[in-house]
Amino acid sequence: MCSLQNGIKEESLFDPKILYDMDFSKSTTQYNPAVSVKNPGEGLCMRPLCRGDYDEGYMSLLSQLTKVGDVSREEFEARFTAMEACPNSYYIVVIEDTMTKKVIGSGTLAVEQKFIRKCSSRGRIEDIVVNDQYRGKQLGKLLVDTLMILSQQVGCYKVSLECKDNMVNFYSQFGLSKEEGQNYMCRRFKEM
Ligand SMILES: CC(=O)SCCNC(=O)CCNC(=O)[C@H](O)C(C)(C)COP(=O)(O)OP(=O)(O)OC[C@H]1O[C@@H](n2cnc3c(N)ncnc32)[C@H](O)[C@@H]1OP(=O)(O)O
Repeated sequence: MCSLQNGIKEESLFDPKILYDMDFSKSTTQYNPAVSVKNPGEGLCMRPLCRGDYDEGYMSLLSQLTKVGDVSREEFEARFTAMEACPNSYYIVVIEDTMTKKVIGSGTLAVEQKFIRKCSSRGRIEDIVVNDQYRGKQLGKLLVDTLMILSQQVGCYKVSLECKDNMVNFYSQFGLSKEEGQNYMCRRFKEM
């Protein structure tokens, strides 16, 4: 059973009902065998990030995505609290191995509130990662698919992400595409 449902980890970053009440029938992604938010696969569960996930391998999972640095528990908790204080802004969805209780997959939907387009919101999908021992089981697909549906459900008028060229095909299956004439520009202030 999911440790969140077990009542072990009470504090989740956002209300789990948002995830579990989501209309997954909106998914247009092909799965074989079928998986879903409520059934991501044998021995796995999908849930919001919890405060206790610092101890459940969350940071080492993120280190399979990029440089994480030495983040103390206090720093993790302070960042978690800061995100919690911005309701409807951070949806970090994780996949837990219910046997080991370790977090083995994660993806983020960050929602930016705007004045333009009649005070609309836009979504950004970030930090998609699946533990290398669990890849190829449709979990990456399920994470992105879930965040795409969630972004629509929480009212985003559009959703975007940044990725390497070799990932463009992977993301195009979710209806994402490079728009003609648009550029992504970036300036880095420090090497982290
Ligand atoms: C917006 C962002 O976060 S971009 C950063 C993406 N994350 C990373 O690069 C971190 C390291 N990589 C990973 O964690 C994983 O490889 C993920 C998240 C990209 C994919 O996770 P998985 O659970 O293995 O994916 P899943 O099983 O759902 O799908 C596998 C499909 O993705 C494709 N794929 C996986 N990784 C890559 C890659 N690096 N480049 C191109 N295609 C890829 C596979 O070819 C496969 O395609 P198929 O379905 O046609 O056979």
